[in-house]
Amino acid sequence: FEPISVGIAIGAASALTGYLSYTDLYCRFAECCREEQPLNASALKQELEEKLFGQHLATEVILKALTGFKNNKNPKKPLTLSLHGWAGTGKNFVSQIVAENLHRKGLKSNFVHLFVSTLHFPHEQQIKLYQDQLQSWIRGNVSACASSLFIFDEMDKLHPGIIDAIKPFLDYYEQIDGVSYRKAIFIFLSNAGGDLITKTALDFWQAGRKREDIQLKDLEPVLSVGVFNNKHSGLWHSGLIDRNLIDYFIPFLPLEYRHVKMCVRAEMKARGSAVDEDIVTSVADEMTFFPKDEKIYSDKGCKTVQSRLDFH
Ligand SMILES: Nc1ncnc2c1ncn2[C@@H]1O[C@H](COP(=O)(O)OP(=O)(O)OP(=O)(O)O)[C@@H](O)[C@H]1O
Repeated sequence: FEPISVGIAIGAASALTGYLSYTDLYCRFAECCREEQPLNASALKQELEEKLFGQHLATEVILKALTGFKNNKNPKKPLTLSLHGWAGTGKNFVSQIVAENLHRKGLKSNFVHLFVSTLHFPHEQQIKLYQDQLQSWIRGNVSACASSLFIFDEMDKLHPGIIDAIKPFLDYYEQIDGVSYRKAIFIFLSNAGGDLITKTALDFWQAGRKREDIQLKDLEPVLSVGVFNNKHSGLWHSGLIDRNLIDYFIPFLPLEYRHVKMCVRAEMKARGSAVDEDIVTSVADEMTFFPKDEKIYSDKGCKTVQSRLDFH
């Protein structure tokens, strides 16, 4: 052994471990962007299965999409998910779960960005300004953290021109002005297509078939065409669909009476109270259901459950 090189090796190793543990320590307190951090797929699966009620398709597709994407060291484009369904069926709720599983601080993370159409892009006359702002915001954030997550809520209220502004970022480019967008994730939420999803669910119900038997192939084609042709989908003729830039259309089924009850129970548990079945039933009974004759699906999904529970 040559004492000098051994010394250098030890010095280098200890400097490296010192550096690593310092980084680990630092990231434990401050938030770090860890691009290569693998997704804990079993934790995500468990969370979705436990917390998301009545959405077997969304659970399956989201898991598949995220694990596939995060396991791919060299994705060719960013992951784009388009979540569709009736109000209060869990689209925002799922986005929050996904955000928490990607970045520890979830929606509060510096690497997770939520845009709400009516809040962030309210004026049609300002589209040019919004386009510029959005482009530079996305560019800046992806430069800072390649695995940034962007969530666009109320896509059906978004002017199609705005989505055009981010189209280049969603495409198969290796880099744009020195920035690679390939590790970013974009989630779009909208009510567009909710009527088509409900119709399919109702057809199954009327045919005496189980809700859980509805498969993606029963819905995905209807949805992509329906959303494409819907002027108010936010994706209308935006080029995202015909250029195949949306990786997954994810349907959220309308929620039934039993799911509303599950939401009430979950909310009671979250508040630390014991589950009282009488209250569960009376909250669920207060909700309104459609269609007029069958009364199967909750008008507002689980949306007003929390506020209704306050009255009991
Ligand atoms: N499928 C579900 N499973 C469990 N909880 C749900 C589900 N759907 C809704 N909830 C509950 O209802 C609340 C409201 O739902 P959420 O905001 O996710 O609806 P949404 O689909 O995004 O509706 P909108 O289209 O009106 O924005 C959630 O915070 C959650 O507590």
